[in-house]
Amino acid sequence: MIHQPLPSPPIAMQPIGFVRSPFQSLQGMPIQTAAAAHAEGWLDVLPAFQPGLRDIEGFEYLVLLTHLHQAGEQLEVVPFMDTVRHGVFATRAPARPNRIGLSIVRLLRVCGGQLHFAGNDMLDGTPVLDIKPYVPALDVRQTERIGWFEQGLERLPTTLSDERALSPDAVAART
Ligand SMILES: C[S@@+](CC[C@H](N)C(=O)[O-])C[C@H]1O[C@@H](n2cnc3c(N)ncnc32)[C@H](O)[C@@H]1O
Repeated sequence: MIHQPLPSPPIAMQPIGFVRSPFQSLQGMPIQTAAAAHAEGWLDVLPAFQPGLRDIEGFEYLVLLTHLHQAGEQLEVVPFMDTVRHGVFATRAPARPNRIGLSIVRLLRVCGGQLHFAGNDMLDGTPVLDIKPYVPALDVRQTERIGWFEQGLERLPTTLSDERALSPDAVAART
């Protein structure tokens, strides 16, 4: 939990929809969509936002910006793919200020307001804040430095989630 005073007023956001997923618990679920091509799910887009889906079926991959609603908020974390502590902004850890997640998913089909996808690292019920089309020409960079992921990525294919990111509220709610 972060207890310092906020430097600016909160920003209110509204989910545009919710993820439906086979994952009901953080324990044992995938940690990144890149390592979970087999895991499917769908996004139920709320009726008020469905006009925004026009032409979305033309894209193979989508970027989902999510609110990782059961995560805590931390500034230093030991990420799933390492055993040492890093500043949260040098990681993709779920417990972070604002709890924003970024999941790139492969769009399988569009059924009305449902977007079915493969590549799933989200809990059932995860609120989605925005959807953007993934466009390699805009989103892919050639890189020479990936920080501690240089070693950490070796763990990606074999690492599953545990409950280290669960917020105290989420722990209390299930007991
Ligand atoms: C490491 S994060 C990565 C998420 C996203 N791909 C990213 O890079 O921002 C994925 C993990 O977040 C956790 N998680 C997924 N959905 C969550 C939710 N709704 N609330 C809290 N934690 C969640 C699970 O532990 C899952 O393995």
